[in-house]
Amino acid sequence: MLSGSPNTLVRVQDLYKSFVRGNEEIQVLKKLTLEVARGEFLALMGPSGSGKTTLLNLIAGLDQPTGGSITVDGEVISEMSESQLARWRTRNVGFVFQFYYLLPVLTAYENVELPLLLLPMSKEQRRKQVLTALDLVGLSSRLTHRPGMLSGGQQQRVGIARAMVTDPALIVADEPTGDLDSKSADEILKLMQILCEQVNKTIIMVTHDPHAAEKSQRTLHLDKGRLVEDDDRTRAYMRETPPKTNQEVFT
Ligand SMILES: Nc1ncnc2c1ncn2[C@@H]1O[C@H](COP(=O)(O)OP(=O)(O)OP(=O)(O)O)[C@@H](O)[C@H]1O
Repeated sequence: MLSGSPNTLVRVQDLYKSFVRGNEEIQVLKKLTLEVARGEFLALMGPSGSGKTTLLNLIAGLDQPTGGSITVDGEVISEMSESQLARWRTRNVGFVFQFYYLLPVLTAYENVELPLLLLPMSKEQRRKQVLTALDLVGLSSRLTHRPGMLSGGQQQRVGIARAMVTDPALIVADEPTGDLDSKSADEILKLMQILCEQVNKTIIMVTHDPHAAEKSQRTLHLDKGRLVEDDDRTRAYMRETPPKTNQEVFT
């Protein structure tokens, strides 16, 4: 049963997702229900093929469920058309990928600026947001560096700045430390903790790495498309976390 707490950012109710492959229908997610609080750092773990990326993509509005509903920040995204979803994603979700997906010919500044080019905004405001985002991830001194001139950890910082630059309430990260050495991975995880704790971002991270999951506030485990654990920490977190409001990072 869902609490309907005002502190909930993401509410997933009775979610089903299946794919058709040839003559076969594959049920990937089966009656999944969960909530994610505003400002929470949540890890999703589970064996390969258990449906983690499928769930992340649905919550981020990259795909539509077969059944059930998904509400993010009060908007029922599971009822949106593809074009509505695309518009919603641009403003409300930041994406962080395992292999960064930075454009090699652009500088760090230009890579971070890209999502803002899709939004109506003055050049001056755009500049302010790009500089703030790069400052938040500690890369103010690398504005003109291209990805090839940066370490893996620094490239992922640029990836996080790009995810942050539109000031989305929700950031989804699919194996964000999967390609990093343990020291760089720790720095990225620390940065994600800070984004949740200090600027109230909500991060959902898919990971295979228990060490990475440990750095989150809560871990949910998927197995064959079902949640196998919604532990006491979940209920305690929802009950005890005081309501938070959206915090504007860029003014
Ligand atoms: N577009 C698609 N078409 C058909 N089947 C798909 C599609 N996307 C995912 N699947 C299937 O759904 C199941 C779950 O995939 P998903 O990528 O969500 O798992 P995962 O837990 O993220 O796995 P991994 O840890 O290996 O990334 C798999 O059996 C996969 O083959």
